[in-house]
Amino acid sequence: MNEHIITVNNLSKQYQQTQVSGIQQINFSINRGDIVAIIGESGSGKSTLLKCIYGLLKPDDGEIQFNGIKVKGPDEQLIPGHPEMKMVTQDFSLNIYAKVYDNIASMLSNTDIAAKQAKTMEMMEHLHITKLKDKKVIELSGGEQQRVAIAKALVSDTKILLLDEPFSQVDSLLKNELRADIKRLARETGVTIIMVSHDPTDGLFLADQLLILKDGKLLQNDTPFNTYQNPSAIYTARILGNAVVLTNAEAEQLGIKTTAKNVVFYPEWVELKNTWNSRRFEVKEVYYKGFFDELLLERNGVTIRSLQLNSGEHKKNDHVQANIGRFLVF
Ligand SMILES: Nc1ncnc2c1ncn2[C@@H]1O[C@H](COP(=O)(O)OP(=O)(O)OP(=O)(O)O)[C@@H](O)[C@H]1O
Repeated sequence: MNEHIITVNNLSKQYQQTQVSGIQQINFSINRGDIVAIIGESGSGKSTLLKCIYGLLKPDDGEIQFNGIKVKGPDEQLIPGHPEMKMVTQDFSLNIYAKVYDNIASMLSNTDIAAKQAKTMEMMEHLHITKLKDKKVIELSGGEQQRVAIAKALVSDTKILLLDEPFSQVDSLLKNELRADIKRLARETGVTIIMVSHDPTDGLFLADQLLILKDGKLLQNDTPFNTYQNPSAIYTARILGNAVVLTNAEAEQLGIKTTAKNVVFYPEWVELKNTWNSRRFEVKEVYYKGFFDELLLERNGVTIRSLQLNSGEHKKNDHVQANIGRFLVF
């Protein structure tokens, strides 16, 4: 069997005759059982890509293959979508007056009642919602509803789960739990997950593969580690790690000589220490972030940011020696 469960070939979808509307000439493939995160700023084409993969939108050009077979568009079948793909959108599409159990079980046929019960219970256990089984959906929190929606999407032999902003309804503590559970679920069930998130840390934490979209174009397609460490564009470094971006002239003020237009680095690459190449900076501001501080450092009129784990060690107006340990040029 083909190791790629999804292959996207030269996919384009334009809404208007403007260049930055929709998606343009996108190519990538997805390995079976992987978690893929589509990351990009608002309007970059994330939802358009997800809807094309699901068969809700008809591409202008190119195609999507699921296990080597072309995914049909909305004009090629009565009910858009693919029986082995499920999409969980931000509105969850649950029957809020029905019980959790019934919402999930409704996806299965009545031909084998015992199997239906067993499958529904198994899926509730996977999502840690067994104790909610007799509650009505309307009585649940947003995070609990999210879990029910995922269980409902997965219960009927789903091979690909599409998640549109899966953590939009949960606070940061629950988000960490849900993220860990989704990762475990993918490993346990072997389901392939494609998710769209506006928060890049979701992708870094969860994904095996990151797709970076900008203005409808695929800028980078790589593992989270490679994408973060070696971003192919300033845009990627900015959204993934809030990178510092200096002009050539600014970089020169800090002792970095290059012919490149821009010098880019993550704040955690700035080391505060006395070495032969460290330089004196003034601490202009200290932002307390819990277990680390973010420092604004200035030298020769150029401001950079640095993350320091020893919280409270540096104060405003201090002078420190800093070295930009690693930087990228663009
Ligand atoms: N139905 C539509 N009609 C016209 N233009 C659209 C339509 N849907 C999306 N667009 C445009 O296509 C581009 C991509 O939109 P899309 O919703 O795919 O982006 P996104 O990355 O998912 O954004 P967000 O994070 O804000 O949801 C945007 O410029 C958007 O304005």
